[in-house]
Order: sequence, then structure tokens, then C-alpha cells
Amino acid sequence: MINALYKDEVLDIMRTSPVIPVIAIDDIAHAVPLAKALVAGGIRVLEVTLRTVHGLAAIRAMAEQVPGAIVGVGTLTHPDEFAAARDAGAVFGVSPGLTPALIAAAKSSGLPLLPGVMTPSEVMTAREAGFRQLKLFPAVPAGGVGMLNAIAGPLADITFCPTGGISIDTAAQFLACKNVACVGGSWLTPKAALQAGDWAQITALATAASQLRAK
Ligand SMILES: O=C(O)C(=O)C[C@H](O)[C@H](O)COP(=O)(O)O
Repeated sequence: MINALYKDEVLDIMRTSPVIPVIAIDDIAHAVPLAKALVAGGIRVLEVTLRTVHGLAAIRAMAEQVPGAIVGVGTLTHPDEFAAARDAGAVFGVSPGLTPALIAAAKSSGLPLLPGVMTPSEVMTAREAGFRQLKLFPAVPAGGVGMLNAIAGPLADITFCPTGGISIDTAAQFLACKNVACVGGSWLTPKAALQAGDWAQITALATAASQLRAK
């Protein structure tokens, strides 16, 4: 069981703060000041996606240079990315979906994984593989709060991090669901603020996010 391997690491990470920012780094020089700005606002768990070429370098820079940051890797879609991200300093991983190859890579790398699911059958497949903490992705197109509440009946032992289409205005509705520990979103890192180096704005967005109700 992967849960046994990870113990409660993924759940602990999900409970650290109510929002996990989904980060895409277009300029490696942004990595450290961005992470510092988020941590200053009380958001310590950071998901750095592999959507851009700077993903692994950004993970390494944040993990080495930003005290208090809990840096993870996002957009894991290929098995060989697990060990590379772990070696760069990632302490958890997030994937938009789950495949047998990703399950094997999670096990062999030891990187705690929050896998993405979108349907009840996918939840059940992930649970059979040992995962009880899942990312509902894309959360709003998948049915949002209504979907989460409906799933809570038959699949009550699963805890979700819904991600995709959530904002500061809707996050509280998701966090009120009994099967939600945190939400993910890109709204804490607007591209315009990064390009302008407006770290104060990032800290303000993080502060507002960290004050949402945590569990
Ligand atoms: O890159 C990945 O691995 C993803 O899973 C996608 C992100 O989680 C969503 O893009 C975040 O959604 P928004 O907050 O609506 O922007």
C-alpha cells in the first residue's frame, strides 16, 4: 500500500495551509523571490509545475534558498520525472491523472504523490493502488462542490485537494466540504505580478489565502 509507504505525509502537507499555489515559472530569476513572497504571506506548501523548462531548477532554488518552504513538483505525467524532481528537492508530487507507470514511479522513487482523478471509477482505481488523498482535477468542470459532496457518501474515506477553476471567491465553498483538506489554484501567482516583480502583491494574495478556513 502506498499509504503505508508514505504514512500520512500527503495528508500532513494538505493540512499545512488551506491553499496550495500552482506555480509555473517562466523566468528562473522569479523562483526564489516568488517563493519568499508566498511564505511571507503564510503559504508554505508550493507546487512548482513542470509546465515550463525551468520547473526543476525552480524547485532546486526554492528548496535550497527559501526557509520554511515545502516544495513539491506538479504536472507529473512521465515516470522519469519522479526521481528527477525528488533529486531537485521536491518533497511531494502532484499529477493531473494516474496511470500504472506513474504508480510504479511513485513507489520506486518514494516521492509522496497526490494523484489527480475526475470520476468515481478513477477514485476507486486510485484507492486500490493505495492512494486515499487525491486531487480532484479539473475541479470545476468535474462538478465542483456538488461532485465532492456526492462522492463523500459512497467514497467517504477519500480526502481531496480540488484544483482547476477555483478562485479566492470560491475557495471557501470547497473548503467547507467535509472531504476537502485544501484547494489548489494558480490565482496566487498572476503572471502580470511576476513579470512586474510585484512581490508585495503576491504576499497579499497569499495572506488572504492563508486566512481561509484550514482544517
Ligand atoms: O499543471 C498541472 O499539473 C495541473 O494540474 C493544472 C493546474 O492544477 C491547474 O491549471 C490549476 O488550475 P487553475 O487554478 O484554474 O489555473
